[in-house]
Amino acid sequence: MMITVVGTGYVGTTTTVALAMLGHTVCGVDVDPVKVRALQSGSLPIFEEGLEDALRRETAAGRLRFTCDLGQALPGCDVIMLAVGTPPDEDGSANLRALEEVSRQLGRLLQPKAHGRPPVIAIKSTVPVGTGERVRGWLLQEMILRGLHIPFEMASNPEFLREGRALHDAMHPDRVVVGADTPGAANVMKQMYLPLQAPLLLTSIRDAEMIKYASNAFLATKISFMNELARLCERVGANIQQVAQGMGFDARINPHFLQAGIGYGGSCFPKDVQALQALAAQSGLTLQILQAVEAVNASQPGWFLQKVKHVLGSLNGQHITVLGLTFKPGTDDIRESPAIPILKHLEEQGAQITAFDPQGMAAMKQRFPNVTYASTLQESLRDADAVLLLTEWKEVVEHDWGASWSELRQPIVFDGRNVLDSAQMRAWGYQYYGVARPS
Ligand SMILES: NC(=O)C1=CN([C@@H]2O[C@H](COP(=O)(O)OP(=O)(O)OC[C@H]3O[C@@H](n4cnc5c(N)ncnc54)[C@H](O)[C@@H]3O)[C@@H](O)[C@H]2O)C=CC1
Ligand SMILES: O=C(O)[C@H]1O[C@H](OP(=O)(O)OP(=O)(O)OC[C@H]2O[C@@H](n3ccc(=O)[nH]c3=O)[C@H](O)[C@@H]2O)[C@H](O)[C@@H](O)[C@@H]1O
Repeated sequence: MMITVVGTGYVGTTTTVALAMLGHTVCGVDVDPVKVRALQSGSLPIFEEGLEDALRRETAAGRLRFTCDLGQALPGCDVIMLAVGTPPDEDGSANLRALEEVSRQLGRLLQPKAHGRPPVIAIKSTVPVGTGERVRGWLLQEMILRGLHIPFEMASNPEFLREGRALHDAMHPDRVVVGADTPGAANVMKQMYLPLQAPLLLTSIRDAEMIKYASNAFLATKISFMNELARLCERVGANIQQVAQGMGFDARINPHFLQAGIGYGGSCFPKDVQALQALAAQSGLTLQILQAVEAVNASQPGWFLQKVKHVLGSLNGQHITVLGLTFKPGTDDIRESPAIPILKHLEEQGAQITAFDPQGMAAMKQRFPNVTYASTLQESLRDADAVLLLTEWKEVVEHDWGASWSELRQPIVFDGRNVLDSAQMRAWGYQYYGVARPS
């Protein structure tokens, strides 16, 4: 099949590569010429394990190309995937400006196909229920201005990949969701994903749009539930990890997304939890559970910091080492990272901060220029009064903590992700504090 993907950010780039790996001929289109030039020359503007190699392989095999020129990417296309950003507006609702711009452009640029089925326009971006119809409307308005009606069909095809595992998730999805209002569009999308051999759910466009928000909101709910429970566990002397393990054996609960910590971050959970609430508000509803999910998440970094202050007293002048800046390991993305409010608070309290992160330091330096960024983890530990572990990078978890003890001025570690071996850390002489992990 011939496929065009509009928007080559995190999702768009992964989608182009994955579809090329399935044997399709794919063109990625973006308005950002710097991004497009990088992709054309085989380099990724983001850090994502394995994706760059696959990008080069598929480009060399002739299945993948990139352009800024949407008009040039359209002739003969079977599917046009829209993967532009849908960032939050001030009221939390999804901002659809980029999607509207692309839709109107398509309305101006689409040409009748010489043969074969009309193209399917599939929305991959995360969008509120009803957006499929709005996209169709924008396209039709532009066509009417041209005095033409060029046939096309609409579909919704939300994406469920995780950053840090993007290509793996795109190639091995738990499920593919396709919302389509015509059997023809459903069939084209089904054929496109056939080589994946993944479970496929066919729904209406509205259902598919809701499934995406519902999934992210539910995962965020699991995390906030565990974070709130961790606060209680800490008060009553229970271990949240044991509790999570005991809960997770129940197949109805499952063991995933039960890790308490410093709160969820990233470009999606915070924005999607807000966008679903904004959608509800437009329908006159309040989603009380999601309000609580958001509130717990917003206060989790502060709850963690209270523990730090309880042990260290005033932070003024204390040398604090922060390990991990990205919102999760395996990415260079710091969007909505819980490290941001934590660094902000430490700075406000007058702490001297040294940070280390394998991928996130360049981006964080833009926001926190007064933090010292160490070139190695070992260097970051030197003379620290305390260490705050904020992202569970492999480098941090597997660090030789036994040998580093003497580097620190005070061997105090606050493990915001519960990833270090608490008994071993204590045996090595550390004062170790996890999240609801009593000794
Ligand atoms: N980042 C993630 O892990 C996931 C994101 N999503 C959703 O996918 C969508 C895209 O997310 P990301 O890839 O993270 O966004 P992003 O911000 O990384 O990329 C969006 C891209 O669209 C391009 N763009 C904007 N206007 C354009 C136009 N008129 N024509 C062509 N290109 C244009 C931008 O230049 C940018 O490269 C969002 O709705 C997001 O919620 C869904 C699943 C996972
Ligand atoms: O719509 C999206 O963009 C994506 O959002 C999330 O993916 P992502 O944000 O990349 O990363 P996750 O692995 O879900 O982690 C999100 C945040 O939750 C935190 N988390 C995760 C799991 C957990 O048990 N505890 C916890 O605090 C992570 O540290 C991280 O800050 C979803 O997992 C994807 O399915 C979805 O496609």
